[in-house]
Amino acid sequence: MQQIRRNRRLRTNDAIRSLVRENIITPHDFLVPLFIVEGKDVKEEIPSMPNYYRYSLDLLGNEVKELWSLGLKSVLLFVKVPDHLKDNKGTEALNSDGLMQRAIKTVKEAVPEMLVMTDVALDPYSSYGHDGIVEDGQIINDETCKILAEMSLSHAQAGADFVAPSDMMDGRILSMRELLEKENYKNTGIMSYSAKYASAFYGPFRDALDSAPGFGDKKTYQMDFANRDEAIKETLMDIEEGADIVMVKPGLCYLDMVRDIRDVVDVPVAVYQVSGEYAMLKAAAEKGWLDHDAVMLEQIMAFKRAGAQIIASYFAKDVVKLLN
Ligand SMILES: NCC(=O)CCC(=O)O
Ligand SMILES: [Mg+2]
Repeated sequence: MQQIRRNRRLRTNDAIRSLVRENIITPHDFLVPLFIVEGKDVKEEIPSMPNYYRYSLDLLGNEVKELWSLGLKSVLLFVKVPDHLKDNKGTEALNSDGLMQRAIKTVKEAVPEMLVMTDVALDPYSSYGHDGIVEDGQIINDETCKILAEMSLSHAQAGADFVAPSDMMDGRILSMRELLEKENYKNTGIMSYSAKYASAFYGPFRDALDSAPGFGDKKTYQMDFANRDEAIKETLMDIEEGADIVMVKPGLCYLDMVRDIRDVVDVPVAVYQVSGEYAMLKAAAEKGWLDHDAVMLEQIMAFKRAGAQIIASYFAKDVVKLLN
């Protein structure tokens, strides 16, 4: 039989490939994680995350202005809390003049239109490095939810647009939503880390914030990476409880979950390309074993192809500079 259909016709040159391309990457896809520390004039590189930095508040404004000028309009804030302020209940998290609360104001002063999302979890504030209150070696769920709700309110009062709980306690979305509604923060959104797996890919992040668990691991609250149906259940429950955006984390090893979830939910789906994913590419590129920029773009496109509408990535700035 004479061959009539030839797929290669649509790949003949760059123009036709561009014309038929199914997905594109734009600056609007990204959520930029930012690490913030106390101090003055601090821009310190995180050893396991080359070319990624912790900033003190006086330098944060400039960084945020640069992001805005590149078309990056959303940031996700994380703070590194000094050891002497850590305790079991994360008391410092509720300090209206705490580092997170000041960071929110700093970003909003520098670029009022910047969308500010904040990490809501106890681990950076916990003397145990866990995402909840510890009692007899256990992570206590319901009492933790109450603190997470108060933390969300505190961030909203400081000016956060969205709060992003990364803890995986049961019922925390409902606790947070109810308190925000009651206190009249009706437009403060919740981006839930709804399918967050217990992953070894978070290692460099824990270096960045000095937040590694002091005992045990996080497997009693974060998900077993063998599970697929459970991620759907977690995500649908969070939407019922009031999540505006849901998330899959980590990214590349969990693209199947991004697609599964995108297919069944009616809210935007975010993915978090985590620190270990960033570190792997940086290390391989440093050794000359991978083409950094080409692999970076291929990975980001994989998130879009899988169905992610929001990509939290340490590569955001690099990608956007490359696109320009
Ligand atoms: N809540 C944030 C994390 O747990 C880790 C992110 C990362 O590894 O980049
Ligand atoms: Mg859950």
